[in-house]
Amino acid sequence: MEWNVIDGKLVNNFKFKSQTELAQFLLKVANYADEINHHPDCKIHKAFQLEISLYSHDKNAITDLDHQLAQKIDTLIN
Ligand SMILES: C[C@H](O)[C@H](O)[C@H]1CNC2=NC(N)=NC(=O)C2=N1
Repeated sequence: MEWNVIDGKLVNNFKFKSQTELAQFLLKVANYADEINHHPDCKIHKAFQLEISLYSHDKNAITDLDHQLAQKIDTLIN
């Protein structure tokens, strides 16, 4: 899946085989987000799907940091 700009946020939807697998991925994302102190908005829906939205709250815009976080998240999926 690709990242898309929707309502001023970088958005991607990740699908998993179980909610446990989803949660394991989310924990990796959260660990990295805490490391860099830049955090995604996340929504678990339809049981096994994780929608991640990235934008910089302080700037109310998509910044380089959001693009970097998106790239990192893509590496964590495998
Ligand atoms: C208080 C704390 O440092 C801020 O809220 C940080 C944390 N994580 C953040 N994450 C994002 N995506 N945008 C921010 O502006 C931001 N600010």
